Amino acid sequence: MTRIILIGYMGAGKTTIGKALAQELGVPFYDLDWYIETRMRRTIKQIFDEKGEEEFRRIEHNMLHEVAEFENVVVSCGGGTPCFYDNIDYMNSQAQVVYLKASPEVLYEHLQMGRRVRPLLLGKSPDEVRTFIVEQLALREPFYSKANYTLNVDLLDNFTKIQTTIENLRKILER
Ligand SMILES: Nc1ncnc2c1ncn2[C@@H]1O[C@H](COP(=O)(O)OP(=O)(O)O)[C@@H](O)[C@H]1O
Ligand SMILES: O=C(O)C1=C[C@@H](OP(=O)(O)O)[C@@H](O)[C@H](O)C1
Ligand SMILES: [Mg+2]
Repeated sequence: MTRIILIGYMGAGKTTIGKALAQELGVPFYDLDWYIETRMRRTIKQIFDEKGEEEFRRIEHNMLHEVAEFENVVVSCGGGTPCFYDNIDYMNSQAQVVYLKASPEVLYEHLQMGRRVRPLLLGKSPDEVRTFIVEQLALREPFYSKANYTLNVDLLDNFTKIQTTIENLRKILER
């Protein structure tokens, strides 16, 4: 059975790398945010706006339990998933959990690239976003570092290298 869960800060590449890895392994891919959006028929932003972050975390916790029970999957989480409830311990008990580790600078760059709305960053100036990333990453690092595996993605920062990321991931998972 292949059950791999990718964690890491917003912009680390969980969704992008997860999708490519699943394709490479020939197993279904689940992005936890997309799964929540489909099940709730609401975007993540709508859930934050209508129900607040606390309720989002409760929904996220419940949906994590749904997707983490599928066999032969790659799952990418949201950046906050490991940091609430006992989610990180649960993930470690269910799957091979990989922390995609990136520096604040690379995270900031990636966050400029996608068009995805991230409610936690809305309404902040570029400088405020940079400071927020540094401060929140420090608070979250203790959770992320509990992952079974860590892969530094700072040096793999362009699309031609997504394949290299996948190869490195496969290597550490085979260990
Ligand atoms: N290794 C990488 N190389 C190049 N671009 C990347 C890489 N990882 C992520 N990106 C880009 O950064 C943006 C955010 O990535 P995403 O997969 O949405 O991150 P996450 O799901 O961790 O928040 C996307 O536009 C993606 O194309
Ligand atoms: O870091 C966070 O708390 C969040 C990260 C997002 O996912 P990505 O990490 O895929 O952006 C999404 O779950 C939500 O906006 C909250
Ligand atoms: Mg994502």
